[in-house]
Amino acid sequence: MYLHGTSKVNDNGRLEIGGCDVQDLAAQHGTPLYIVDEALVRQRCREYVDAFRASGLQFQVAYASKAFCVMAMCRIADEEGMSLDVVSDGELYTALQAGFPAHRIHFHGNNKTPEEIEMAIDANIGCFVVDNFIELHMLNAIAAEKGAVVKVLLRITPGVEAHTHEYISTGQQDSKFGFDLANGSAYKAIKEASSLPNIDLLGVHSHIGSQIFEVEGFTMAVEKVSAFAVDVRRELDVTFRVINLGGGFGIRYTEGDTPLQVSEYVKAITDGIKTFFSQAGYPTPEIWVEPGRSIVGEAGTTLYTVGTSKEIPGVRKYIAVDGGMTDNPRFALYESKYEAMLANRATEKATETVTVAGKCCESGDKLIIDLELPPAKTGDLLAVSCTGAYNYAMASNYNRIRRPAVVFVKDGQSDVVVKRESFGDIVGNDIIPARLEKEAVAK
Ligand SMILES: Cc1ncc(COP(=O)(O)O)c(C=O)c1O
Ligand SMILES: N[C@@H](CCCC[NH3+])C(=O)O
Repeated sequence: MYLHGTSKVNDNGRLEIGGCDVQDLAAQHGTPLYIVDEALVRQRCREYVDAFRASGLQFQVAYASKAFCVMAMCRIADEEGMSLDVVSDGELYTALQAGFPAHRIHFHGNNKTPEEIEMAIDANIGCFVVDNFIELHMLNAIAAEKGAVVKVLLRITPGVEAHTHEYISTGQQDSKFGFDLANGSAYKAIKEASSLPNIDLLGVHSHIGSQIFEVEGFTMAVEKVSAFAVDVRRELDVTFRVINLGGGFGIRYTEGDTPLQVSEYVKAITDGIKTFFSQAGYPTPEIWVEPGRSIVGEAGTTLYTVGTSKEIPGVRKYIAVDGGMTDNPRFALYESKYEAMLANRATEKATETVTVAGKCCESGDKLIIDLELPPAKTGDLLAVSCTGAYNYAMASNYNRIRRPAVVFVKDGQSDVVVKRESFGDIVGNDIIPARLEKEAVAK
């Protein structure tokens, strides 16, 4: 397993993260356990902020909180000078509860409810990323009722779509998100938005995909969005003050993944913008990005206890851990690949090939296929790396399994930032209607 950030094998032959021996973490907090290397999260935030500072452009780096949205993470994002992208009232609530400055919150989503819009206007958030015409008019109407003028970016689909490692440039993009550039819907949206009295149109937003390893998709998006900015200025006399190029910067889950340095992505974007806008004689807009996975993904490790195993001669050997698709649904959803190690016997040689299964009542509940490990015994600790993004965030209570705790580790200290769910949490919202109680009594 590749050791990211502060992860290392210590003198006791065990995995250590943030100066904490994972065996101690397991004893203290139980398993499964999400462990977040706080120093690595902060390092990634700084890499973005520093790279933008070096560009000399005005910027905001908004952490896409969908990747991992808990109050402690919002605090760190704030401390590191990030803005925050939220996509629901729940993420907004989390950020506000954490004391995240509302003026640096950007609200996304293709189906914001009137209640969500009201909540965000009342909180005085920094920007709405408007997805469609219905939302645009609803937002204007609600803002008018409240006597507010709201800052807006329009999400456009630039016709650049990242499919894992390649880019397809299409005229018409099949996406549930945003105003299409090619069919004129983005142009119409700019025209309408700039005529609405309670909308302050800052510019546009584009997001081309996720887990992207090259700069080409971003530079293509920069070109398309910039050319659109010039057209709109010439024809509608609307000047973009902000261009948001979304997230999608890739990380190294396994050997085959070849992400670039954060600074390389940022440089490609900012160089593209600088060149284009100076040549066009257009005041260079502020550039925003929204990294999620690349801020937290590599900083997360999930620690499990090995339970049972099953060998099917000539087929495969399964080892089962005390979690699974409930804490990490990404294999079940996308057949995502992960690396792992026996964390309490980290120096022992791998002699077996096993498939790591979870404990859910679902055949597809697997975490890793064909993992090379030393012979794993009941009670061993298995660490799966790169689980910081879209793991806790997408966890479920399937089979009424309680979500694990999350700890931040740093300089030998571990702090629980989310408690392990209790049985009380599991039945907390259940109600037995009085009718059923009576029936039970009558029997
Ligand atoms: C609009 C938007 N912004 C930002 C992100 C964050 O993407 P990533 O986690 O790949 O950086 C996403 C998710 O793909 C997104 O849809
Ligand atoms: N949930 C996805 C990423 C979604 C990106 C959000 N727009 C994943 O786990 O890889």
